[in-house]
Amino acid sequence: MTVPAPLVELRNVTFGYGERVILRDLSLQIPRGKVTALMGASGGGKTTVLRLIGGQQRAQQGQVLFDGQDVGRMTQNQLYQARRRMGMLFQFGALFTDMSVFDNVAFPLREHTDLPEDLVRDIVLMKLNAVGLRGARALKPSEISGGMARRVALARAIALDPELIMYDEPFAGLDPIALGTAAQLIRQLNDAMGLTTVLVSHDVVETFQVADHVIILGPACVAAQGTPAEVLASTDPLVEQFVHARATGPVPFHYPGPDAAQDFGPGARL
Ligand SMILES: Nc1ncnc2c1ncn2[C@@H]1O[C@H](COP(=O)(O)OP(=O)(O)OP(=O)(O)O)[C@@H](O)[C@H]1O
Repeated sequence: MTVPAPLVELRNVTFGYGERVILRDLSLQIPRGKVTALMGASGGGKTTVLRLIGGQQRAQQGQVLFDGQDVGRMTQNQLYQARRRMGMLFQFGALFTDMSVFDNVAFPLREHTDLPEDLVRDIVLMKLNAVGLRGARALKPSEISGGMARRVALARAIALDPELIMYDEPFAGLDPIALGTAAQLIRQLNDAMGLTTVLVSHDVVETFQVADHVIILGPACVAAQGTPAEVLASTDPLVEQFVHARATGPVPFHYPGPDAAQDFGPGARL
């Protein structure tokens, strides 16, 4: 049996903001139809990877392939077409506060398609149904809980039936029950809609429960990857520190900067 080509592939990608290299010679694959968790220490470049896939940033070296096409070499028009095939849900997935739940989910459909309103209605209600909020259509974001708002944002992210969906910290700020619900929902939507999912998250327990494949980013490169069980069994010190949430280990506490002696020593200047 042949394995289908990955939907997303990074090949030897190097990327930095200015002089500061964030990703060095990074290669990874996002398999089709699966939930891939992208994890690792804060500031390690996970959001940057999502931005490279979405074409908001371009790699300085290497290739970022989406369905075989190099995102970094796409024209504006090709990028626009590719982005229509991607759903993105960034931290807290801000809803439009002056619009109802219904109108929030309808927004991308009205913005990007010429579908008649009765079809928009059917699609919106289908998506809201998928996240369990068909009954909340008339409410405003201020009238729903944080967990519900996250689910509305999810319904909006899948409104245009993307092939790839990328979540950046979708569980941030949720209580344990809402967190568990959101995690299960991500899994269910992936399977029911035949999606490919990339999930950036720090919540090891929930994420390991729903992911097929886990990639742990180390300093500028992949520290470990495999099934959740394989990654849990890793003896790599950085992976162990991350997976078991230890305060001490190879992950540095300090953002890179001048030596302490330089800042605090005799003759230190601001
Ligand atoms: N627009 C930017 N300009 C300059 N530096 C940036 C920019 N965006 C991110 N960075 C830096 O790049 C590094 C990687 O950031 P990124 O947001 O990709 O990390 P992350 O792994 O997603 O972190 P977190 O888990 O904390 O969200 C960080 O050190 C950050 O300070």
